[in-house]
Amino acid sequence: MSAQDSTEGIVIAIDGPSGSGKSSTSRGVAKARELRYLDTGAMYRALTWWMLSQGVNVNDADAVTALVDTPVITMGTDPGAPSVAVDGRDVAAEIRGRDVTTNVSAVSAVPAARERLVRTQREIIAAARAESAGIVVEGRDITTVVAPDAPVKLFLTASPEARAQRRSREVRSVDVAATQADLARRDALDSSRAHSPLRQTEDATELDTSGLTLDEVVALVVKLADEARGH
Ligand SMILES: Nc1ncnc2c1ncn2[C@@H]1O[C@H](COP(=O)(O)OP(=O)(O)O)[C@@H](O)[C@H]1O
Ligand SMILES: Nc1ccn([C@H]2C[C@H](O)[C@@H](COP(=O)(O)OP(=O)(O)O)O2)c(=O)n1
Repeated sequence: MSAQDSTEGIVIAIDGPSGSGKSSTSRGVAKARELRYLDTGAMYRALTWWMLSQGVNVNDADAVTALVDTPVITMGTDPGAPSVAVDGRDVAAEIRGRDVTTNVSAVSAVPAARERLVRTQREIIAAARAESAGIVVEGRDITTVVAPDAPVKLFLTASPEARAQRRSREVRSVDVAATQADLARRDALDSSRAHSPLRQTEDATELDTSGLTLDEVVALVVKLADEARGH
């Protein structure tokens, strides 16, 4: 069945760099329209957390590849209470730590890691479409690789300053310049890798969220979703 088959739930695909508003927008839209929600970045973070917990050198692609299928990663897709577990352990807090944030781009650059997680993401999407009104999926390669046929495709952006301000507020850091440098480093790695880099395509609607409130962005995306569903 095609992505637009009316008997199946809708897919809303959202990509963009860190701090552009993907997670909060996606959750807001999913809550507003009773859709499921999938944070694919949390999956790359969970895999990275597990690799680090096993002492794997994440800069060694062969070492990562050898173990990529070992951990069981389970995602909860309720937008009101999304969850992520590795081998049954809730790792929601651990995956936001500095160690994981520093190393996640290295793991995400390993083709076998991407193949494994994209497969799981497509299974989650298929289940959500069969069982619910649909799903909002956010990450770096959702509009290009994971769900290129999605009827709603968005690329969120925001100025580097706005993104750094938002992230700093979140982690209660006063060092906005350091946060901005960290985001720039991860942007560069995520956009320059050979496999499925963060890439803006013409068929995705660009939404610059710098001067918009979260509620305004959610309302815009809900409108696009309603139009796509013919409501
Ligand atoms: N349009 C917006 N205006 C102001 N703050 C926002 C906006 N969108 C998101 N935020 C805030 O910015 C931070 C980062 O947003 P998040 O959704 O986690 O971005 P991403 O998933 O792209 O990294 C969060 O604290 C969120 O509440
Ligand atoms: N679909 C995806 C999602 C995330 N990634 C990688 C690239 C990102 O730096 C990390 C973490 O993603 P995440 O969305 O949690 O990052 P931020 O919350 O925006 O800081 O994972 C990816 O390669 N592909």
